[in-house]
Amino acid sequence: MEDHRHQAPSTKPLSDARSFGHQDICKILEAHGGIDPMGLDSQTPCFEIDSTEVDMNEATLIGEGAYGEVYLVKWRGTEVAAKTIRSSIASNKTVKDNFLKELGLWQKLRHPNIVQFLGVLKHPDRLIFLTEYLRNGSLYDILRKKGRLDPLTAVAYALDIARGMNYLHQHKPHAIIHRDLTPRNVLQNEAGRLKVTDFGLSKIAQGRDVGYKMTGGTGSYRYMAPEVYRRESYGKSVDVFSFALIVHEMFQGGPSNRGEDAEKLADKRAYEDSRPHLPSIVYPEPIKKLLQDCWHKNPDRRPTFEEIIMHLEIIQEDLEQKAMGICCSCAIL
Ligand SMILES: Nc1ncnc2c1ncn2[C@@H]1O[C@H](COP(=O)(O)OP(=O)(O)OP(=O)(O)O)[C@@H](O)[C@H]1O
Repeated sequence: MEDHRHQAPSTKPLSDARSFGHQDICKILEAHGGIDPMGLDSQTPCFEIDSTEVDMNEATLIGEGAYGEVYLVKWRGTEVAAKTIRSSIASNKTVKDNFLKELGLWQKLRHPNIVQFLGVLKHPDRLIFLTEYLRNGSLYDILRKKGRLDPLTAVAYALDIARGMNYLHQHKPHAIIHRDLTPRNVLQNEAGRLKVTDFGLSKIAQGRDVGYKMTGGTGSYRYMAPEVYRRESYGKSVDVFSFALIVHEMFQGGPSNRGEDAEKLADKRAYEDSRPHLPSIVYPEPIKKLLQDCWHKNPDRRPTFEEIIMHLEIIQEDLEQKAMGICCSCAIL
């Protein structure tokens, strides 16, 4: 979940050994007084909720994803989401420990555009965690229902996602990379605000967290940055690439090349620089430019989320002024 790319490796061997899962080396370093500054984060236990506080027999199934089923349950009088993790994932001790480590980090995050983590259910043989419940479902569901969004709504949604992602990327002491930013991992609350969820979990579920050279295979092919597909080392800007494809879908009303096999699509993006079309009739010029920058083949040329927010705020103001201008001239007529 953390961006280790730009750290000086020699200053914190225990942190590095732990993040790469080298348990034996950790033991040796600990025995010789090794200190793990990052471990302060990763070793904080998850807030545990007694399983008697949630009646899973009364749970309503809301969906199913790669890790398991998601239920609507009541906890202390409040509706919350319970995410169950498949036993094939949870029964592997290393995978389970890594999962809990990621959840331990998630529980410390607080931002209006990040789904709030609530705690882990204390269960002897199951791994279930609670998050806030977002009644309106995912951006994927919204786009399927509504189709193309009007530009002002699309820009407001893009700003919500960018602010949540900027919070993750500016996390201290290490940036949090989502790695699987897709419309299914963006949820909407009753007030219409979008929140990002499930960051960092994809690499664990697939058991491919191998450190600096992080591999392809994490995340969804349709939104995957070329460097991830090519299994090169990568950094935060992989999320900027995925973000661009999501924004593209909001203006278009769904994924481009819907019928095409997602892996083939990722292959063409990685090796032929193929990108979705941006017809001027659908995409305002500044949005076109922003998307082209965000899905640039050179990861270093992609803007940061902080820069994206600044651009989007200007675009939003411009669109609002245009909308007001149209309304004013209507009033005069
Ligand atoms: N906190 C939540 N509140 C409301 N609905 C949720 C919540 N979390 C997940 N869901 C719903 O449950 C479904 C399954 O979610 P889950 O995160 O397990 O998988 P996914 O994101 O759809 O797919 P994948 O696991 O492949 O990323 C989603 O379609 C989403 O609509």
